Amino acid sequence: MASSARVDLDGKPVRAISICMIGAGGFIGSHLCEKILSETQHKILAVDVYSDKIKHLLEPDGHPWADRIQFHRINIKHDSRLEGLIKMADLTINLAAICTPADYNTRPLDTIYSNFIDALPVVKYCSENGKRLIHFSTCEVYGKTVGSFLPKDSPLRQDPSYYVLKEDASPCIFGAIEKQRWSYACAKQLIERLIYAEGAENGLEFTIVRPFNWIGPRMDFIPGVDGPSEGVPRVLACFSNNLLRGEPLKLVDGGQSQRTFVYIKDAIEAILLMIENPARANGHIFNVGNPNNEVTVKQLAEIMTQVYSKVSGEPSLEVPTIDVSSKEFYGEGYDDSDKRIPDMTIINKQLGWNPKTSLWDLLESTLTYQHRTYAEAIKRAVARPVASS
Ligand SMILES: NC(=O)c1ccc[n+]([C@@H]2O[C@H](COP(=O)([O-])OP(=O)(O)OC[C@H]3O[C@@H](n4cnc5c(N)ncnc54)[C@H](O)[C@@H]3O)[C@@H](O)[C@H]2O)c1
Ligand SMILES: O=c1ccn([C@@H]2O[C@H](COP(=O)(O)OP(=O)(O)O[C@H]3OC[C@](O)(CO)[C@H]3O)[C@@H](O)[C@H]2O)c(=O)[nH]1
Repeated sequence: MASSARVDLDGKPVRAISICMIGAGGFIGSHLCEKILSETQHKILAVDVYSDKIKHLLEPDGHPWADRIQFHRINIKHDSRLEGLIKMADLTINLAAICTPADYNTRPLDTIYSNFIDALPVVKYCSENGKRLIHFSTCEVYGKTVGSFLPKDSPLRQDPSYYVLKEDASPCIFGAIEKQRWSYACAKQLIERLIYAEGAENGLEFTIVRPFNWIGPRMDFIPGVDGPSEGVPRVLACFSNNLLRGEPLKLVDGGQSQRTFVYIKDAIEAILLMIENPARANGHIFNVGNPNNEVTVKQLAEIMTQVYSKVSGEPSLEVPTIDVSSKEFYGEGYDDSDKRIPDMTIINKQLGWNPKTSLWDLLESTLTYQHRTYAEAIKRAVARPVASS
């Protein structure tokens, strides 16, 4: 239930504000809208080209928050209404982006335009109108770890200073230009630099968020059910799709890359702290992840297979995974981050935030959702006779 007497981390009352949330209809946006509407009195001007993931929040009646969210179907590439919405709000949160790796090397122009060019007016309008901005960047700005360039048997690879990623110290290490995978990371890095410079030269009040593989319900789509059959979503949805269809999970280049996964509901708590504690969040770049949930992609596939069997009651496949080359899976120009462990010093010091949910628990609640939401639809799709030509 929304509380009218919220206090910030310094014990001061939090004033209800108006938030222009761009990309509100996506995975993170949908969870952020739910949290803000159910636990605070803030108002949301929700901007997106899609609203399916927030339609349960937009029904005119039946919710105590009905008058606190307004949906604006706007493509920020070309819509003059954007500046007016930013001017009306106290805070803008920009989530809009192309952010699925399958696009980075196959649609590099769209990727660069979406992550850099389309974000420029948002930064400009915030700066010119004296409005606060929380901008979503990515852990991909770190690229590869320093340690990945050491010989495989070097003992230095075990030294955290060669792989733990620190906002104010780690370099950004990308591959060659022909490795177009890095188009996204590079565009995100440049918009971070621009926002930082607007802060330094023009006094823009900003916070930059670097999410480390947030996962949970409503992430991406299941190909052939609520997204294109040939589409390639991020790994959670790829593996969920394989499990739902009873197919082996595809391990790109053997699944040796490592990731740390954080539960979306934990991560959203961090964003609410940023929203309600501007004095502690402004001018900072924050890693938001769970360093305790590190696995290789192969281990992720094994755990998801076990968890799915538990929540669906279906036995696991005898051969649960198959290897596939990155060229076959993603096409020319793919490359990968080897390891992503967030340093948590800054977010801990400024906001006292820590993630809580273990990988097993977050996969159990997420795969329960996937099974409940998609299993029947997939059964129907598989049973449907193929139309004869
Ligand atoms: N989910 C993660 O773990 C993760 C990790 C790193 C970075 N991020 C960043 O967080 C942000 C949100 O990610 P997400 O996982 O929710 O992705 P998402 O694709 O689910 O959400 C992005 C939303 O932006 C909207 N959008 C894109 N271009 C738009 C435009 N021109 N006009 C209006 N709306 C537009 C999309 O329709 C979508 O609803 C992105 O900036 C992404 O780069 C997310
Ligand atoms: O079927 C599959 C799909 C993927 N992989 C491998 O899994 C690793 C993680 O892939 P994914 O979650 O799709 O994306 P990344 O972690 O590489 O990149 C994201 O990180 C944050 C963000 O910025 C936004 O979410 C995005 O760029 C990877 O190694 C794939 O190769 C697989 O083996 N099988």
